[in-house]
This record gives sequence, structure tokens and C-alpha cells, in this order.
Amino acid sequence: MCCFLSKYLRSKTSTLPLQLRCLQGGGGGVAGDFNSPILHKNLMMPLRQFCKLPIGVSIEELWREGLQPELMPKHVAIIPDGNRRWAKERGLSPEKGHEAGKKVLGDLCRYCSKWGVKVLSAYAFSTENWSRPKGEVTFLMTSYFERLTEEFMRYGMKMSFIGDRSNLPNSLKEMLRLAEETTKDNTGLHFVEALNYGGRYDITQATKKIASKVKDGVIQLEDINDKLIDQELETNKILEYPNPDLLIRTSGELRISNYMLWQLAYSELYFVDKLFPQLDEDDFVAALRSFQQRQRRYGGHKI
Ligand SMILES: CC(C)=CCC/C(C)=C/CC/C(C)=C/COP(=O)(O)OP(=O)(O)O
Repeated sequence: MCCFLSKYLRSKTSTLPLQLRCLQGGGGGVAGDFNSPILHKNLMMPLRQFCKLPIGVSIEELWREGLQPELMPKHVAIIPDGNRRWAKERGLSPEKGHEAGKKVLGDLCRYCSKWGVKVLSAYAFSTENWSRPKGEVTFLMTSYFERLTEEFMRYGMKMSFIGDRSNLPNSLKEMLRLAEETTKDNTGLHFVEALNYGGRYDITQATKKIASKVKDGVIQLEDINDKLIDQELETNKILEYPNPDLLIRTSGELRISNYMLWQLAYSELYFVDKLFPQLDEDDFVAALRSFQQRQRRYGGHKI
């Protein structure tokens, strides 16, 4: 009989979830292989239930990747950078690069659902991106984001949008409203698209709302604290997990380019050299693995 499982358990003991380590016990390896119906019924199925696995991923895959379900990031943020460079390297138009990026963003939603991430937020258009070439901005605003939203609505995710909608085209605004309304009761992945969004914009609009409440006597100056500011930020829409646990940026640039400045205070950062259209599931899993190896201290003492 194959000894893969017992070998694996021996080699990965330190990275196994606590529950699995308890079940492993102190004895020798577990005889059998993953295809054995007896092993499946007597070990794998109970383990699966015991570990409350995230939907879509098998215990075998988790072990193979060295991942622990209870340490998955709840909110992953992505800065999908490099669509234009990807297209240029291939002699294609920037529009073709963005189309390739759209496909990869859809794949990323699938990976997040599969690996048990609850929220994926994507920085799709910054408050500074209006200064890109006019043709590209027109393409994104009058065609691309509308098609992306319509397509993603069919994935069964809850969709929300953050950012200043006031100067988006009316038909795009209407599509965003429709997507939020249609998907609001979906329970799977929460996909949040940041459109005409900037961290400075978000902090500024929150500050204005708070200042206005102070002016109207609704709250006192002394009432202003972190929690109150959280409540006025646009990410208040992501009720459960407003702050990204993990931020991934592609294309080798090592900066956050005005994304969720307040919310990223204690996020773990992960940079990938590949251009966004080249990102695949192995890269995503490598980011999850890196995240699970970090020690998050939030300014506290090292244990
Ligand atoms: C897949 C998808 C939705 C693509 C949309 C295409 C698009 C416009 C992506 C831009 C993403 C973004 C805001 C990157 C931030 O870098 P930056 O280039 O704004 O800032 P920088 O100059 O600091 O690098």
C-alpha cells in the first residue's frame, strides 16, 4: 500500500492544523492511499468534517500545499497591475491586455471561493487613473467595466463597489446599482470592486461626513475615534472584514498606489513579479502560503 499519507504526515507535522496533529497521534503512519474507499470512508471523510474545510478544496490539496484552513486570509486585496505591459510585450493593444486581465480576475474569484477567502477586493480604477491616455479611459469607462460587471454578476457572488461614482458615465452607474441590487443576497464570495477609488479620497469623504456631524451637533469632537472613522469609510460596506488581511500586487512594482490607505495599516503585503494576465492558481496559493507563514503582531510583543 502506498505510504504517501504517512510520509506526508511525518514531514508536515509542524504545519498541520492542530486538529489533524491530534488525530495523527503518536503511532506509526497511516496505511493506505487516497484512492482507497476504506481510507476515504474511515479517515478522509471524518477529517474533512472535523476540520470544517473551506468549500471547494479537498484535504489532500490542503496537505499538498501545506495550507491550514483556519489560517486563510478572510479579505484578500488585489492590485491587478501589468495588463498594458503584458499587451505591449505581445504587440497587442492595451485593450487586449485589459481583456486578458478580466479573465484572470474572474479566475481569481474562483480561487478565492475555492480556498475559503470571504472577500476579494480589486483596485480596478484609481482616482489618478483618469490621467491615462484618453482612448484607454474611454474604453474602460464606456465598455470594459460595464461588461465586466455584467459578466461577474453571473458568478453567484455578492458584489459591491467602492469609490466616487459621481463622475462615472450614467450607464456604468446604472450597471453598478443593478449588480449590487441583484447580488445583495448571495452568500458566497463578496467581490468588491474599487472604481474611481483612492485611499485619500476615502479618508477625505469620511472626514467630511464626521465634520458635518460635529457641526450639526449629532456627535461631539470627543466622540471621534478609530471605530467612528471605520464606520464612515467606504469599506464599511464590507461589514465583516473591512481591512484586507493580504494585499497582492502583480507586475513587480513595490507600492500601494493610494489603495485603502487606512485599511491596509496591518495587512500583509505580497508582491509578484509576473504581470497580472500571467497570474495563475500556483501564484495565488504561494501568496496564501506566504501569508500563513507570517507572524501578525499588530504592534504587540513577539511571543
Ligand atoms: C483587471 C482589471 C479590473 C483591470 C482594470 C485595468 C486597470 C485600469 C488597472 C489599474 C489597477 C490599478 C489601480 C493599479 C494601481 O497602479 P497605478 O498604475 O494606478 O499606479 P502607479 O502609477 O503608482 O503604478
